[in-house]
Amino acid sequence: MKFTVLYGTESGNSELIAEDLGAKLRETHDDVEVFDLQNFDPAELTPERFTIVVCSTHGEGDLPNTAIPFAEAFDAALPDLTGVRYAMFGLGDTFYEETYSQGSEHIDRRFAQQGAERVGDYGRHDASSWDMGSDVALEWLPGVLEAASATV
Ligand SMILES: Cc1cc2nc3c(=O)[nH]c(=O)nc-3n(C[C@H](O)[C@H](O)[C@H](O)COP(=O)(O)O)c2cc1C
Repeated sequence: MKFTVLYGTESGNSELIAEDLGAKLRETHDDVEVFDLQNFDPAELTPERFTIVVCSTHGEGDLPNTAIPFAEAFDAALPDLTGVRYAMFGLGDTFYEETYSQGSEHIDRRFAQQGAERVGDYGRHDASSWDMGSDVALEWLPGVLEAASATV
């Protein structure tokens, strides 16, 4: 399997997690790319690569800064994502209660609307918890890989 790991961030937490997921995947897979969403063209989403999105929440349940250009480009292009499979890992803080972890859901909704299929559990990290984001994400990853292999 080939992997593209995408992150949307404002203060770097999602980037760290995406880089750690990328490093873990490279232990067992040859072709793993990690991109900031602001440097990634939605037209590059392809069924040939399994996509993992790591995205935080800012404002009031909004996308973080680096995900905004991607969302705008996505809405302008509305790419056909039929056959694209992806996993989502959202960052947030339960301190914000009703907007908890909604940033990543803006990306998830767009992918689903365009026909992509989410695989595995929806990963989440709560900044109010004592857990390190990368620890949570690295525990989440094997379940995603298992689900991805089962549905190839
Ligand atoms: C100004 C600000 C607004 C935030 N708003 C929300 C929010 O509405 N909902 C939420 O779940 N988390 C919110 N957060 C928490 C961040 O999503 C969380 O700290 C995350 O780990 C940041 O990841 P990043 O460094 O990749 O951007 C906010 C954080 C800041 C600083």
